[in-house]
Amino acid sequence: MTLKNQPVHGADHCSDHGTDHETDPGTDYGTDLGTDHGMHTPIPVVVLSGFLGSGKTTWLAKAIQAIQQQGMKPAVIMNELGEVNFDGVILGEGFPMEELLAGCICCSIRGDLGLALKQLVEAESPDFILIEATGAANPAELIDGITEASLYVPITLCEILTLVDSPQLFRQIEKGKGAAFRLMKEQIRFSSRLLLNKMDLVSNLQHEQVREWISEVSHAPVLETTYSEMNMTEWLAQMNDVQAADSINSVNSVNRPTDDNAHQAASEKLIPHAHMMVVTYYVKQPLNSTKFERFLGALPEQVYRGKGLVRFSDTSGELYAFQLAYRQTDFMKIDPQAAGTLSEVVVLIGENLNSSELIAGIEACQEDLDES
Ligand SMILES: Nc1nc2c(ncn2[C@@H]2O[C@H](COP(=O)(O)OP(=O)(O)OP(=O)(O)O)[C@@H](O)[C@H]2O)c(=O)[nH]1
Repeated sequence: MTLKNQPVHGADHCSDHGTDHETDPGTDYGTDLGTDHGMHTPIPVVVLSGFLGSGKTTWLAKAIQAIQQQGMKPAVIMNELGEVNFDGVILGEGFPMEELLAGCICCSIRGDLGLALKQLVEAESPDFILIEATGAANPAELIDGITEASLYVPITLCEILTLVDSPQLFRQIEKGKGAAFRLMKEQIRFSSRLLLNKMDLVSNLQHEQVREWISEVSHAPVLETTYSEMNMTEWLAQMNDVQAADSINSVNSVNRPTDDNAHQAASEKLIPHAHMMVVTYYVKQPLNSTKFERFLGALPEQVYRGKGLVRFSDTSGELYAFQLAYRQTDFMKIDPQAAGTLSEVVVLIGENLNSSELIAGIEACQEDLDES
C-alpha cells in the first residue's frame, strides 16, 4: 500500500508571488524563440477558473464537443493539485491534452504552463485552447502566465470563465471570512464571465443573496446554470468576436478590478491556498461501498473536494469513479480501458487536513485487509 500526503504549497511558494511578475528563471522555452506573431492568426485561449468541484470539467466536456461540432480542433491543458488526472478519464480521448500535475499553475508550476502552451501549439496546431486551472488557482496569476507565453507562441487570451459553486458560495458569504472565501472572491473578481452553477442546489432566497453579493464584487456577465449547461454556439461566436478584437488587452482592462493597485493588493494577500493540502491514498483492496459512502458523508467540512477510482467488494468488483463536492457524492461506473494505467486511488483536497485520520478512515473501508 502506498501512502502519499502531499502539501501543495507552503507559505514559501506563495511568498514568491511578488508584484513584479518576472519570467520564472527556470522556464526554458527552447532556442527558437521570437516567433513572428504577425504571420499567424492567434489561437484563442480560454481559462476555466472556479473553486474546487464547481463544475469546470462538466463545462469542459460540453465545450470540447461544441468546438469539435464546429469542425475545429480543441486542445486542453488540465492542471491538478494532486498527482493523478481523473478528469482525463471523464473527458475521454480524441483531442490533444497536456497534464500539469502535482502543483498549481498559478504559482508552483507557472513556468510549466508556458512550456505546455508552446508544445501544444507547435505539435498540434489547435484551433482553440482550453485551460482548466485547479480549483485553488488565482486567475490573476494565470493572466500573467499566459500573457508571458503569448510572447513566444501565437495565442490570445479570450476569456477567463469562472464557475461558481452557488451553494458553496452562499455558505462562504454567510461565514464571511476564511481562505476559501477570499479565494472564491478573487476568482470572481478576475473573471470575464461568471457561470453561477449548481442552481438546482440553492433556494430562491439563497439565489437572491448570492446574486446581490456578486453584483458588488464583479461587473462580469452572469449566466445561471445547472450542470454547466449553456448555449455553446452563442458563446463560441462571442469568442470569435473577442479574438478578432485583439483580446488580451480587452480582457485585462475589462476584468481586472478598476483601481490601479488592485492587482498588487491581490498578489500581496495571495495566501489563500497556502494551507490547501492533497491527501492521496492508493487503495489495494476493494472497499465496502456502504462504509465508504458513510465515510465520505462524515468527512469534516474543510475537505472541499474528493475524487478517485475505487472498486467495491460488494458490487462484483467493477471500477467506479467517485466525486465529492460540497457534500454531494456521485459514483460513475468506468470502463477499465478508459481508466488506462490509473491505479485505484482516493484523493481528498482541503484545508488543514488531518491526513492520518483521513487515511485511517479510508483503511477502515477496505475489506480483507490482512488476507492479501
Ligand atoms: N447537483 C449538481 N451537481 C453538479 C452540477 N455541476 C456539476 N456537478 C457535479 O459536481 C461534481 C464536480 O464537478 P466537476 O465538473 O468535476 O467540478 P470541477 O470544478 O472540475 O472540480 P475540480 O477540477 O476538482 O476543481 C461532479 O460530481 C458533477 O457531476 C450542478 O449544476 N448541479
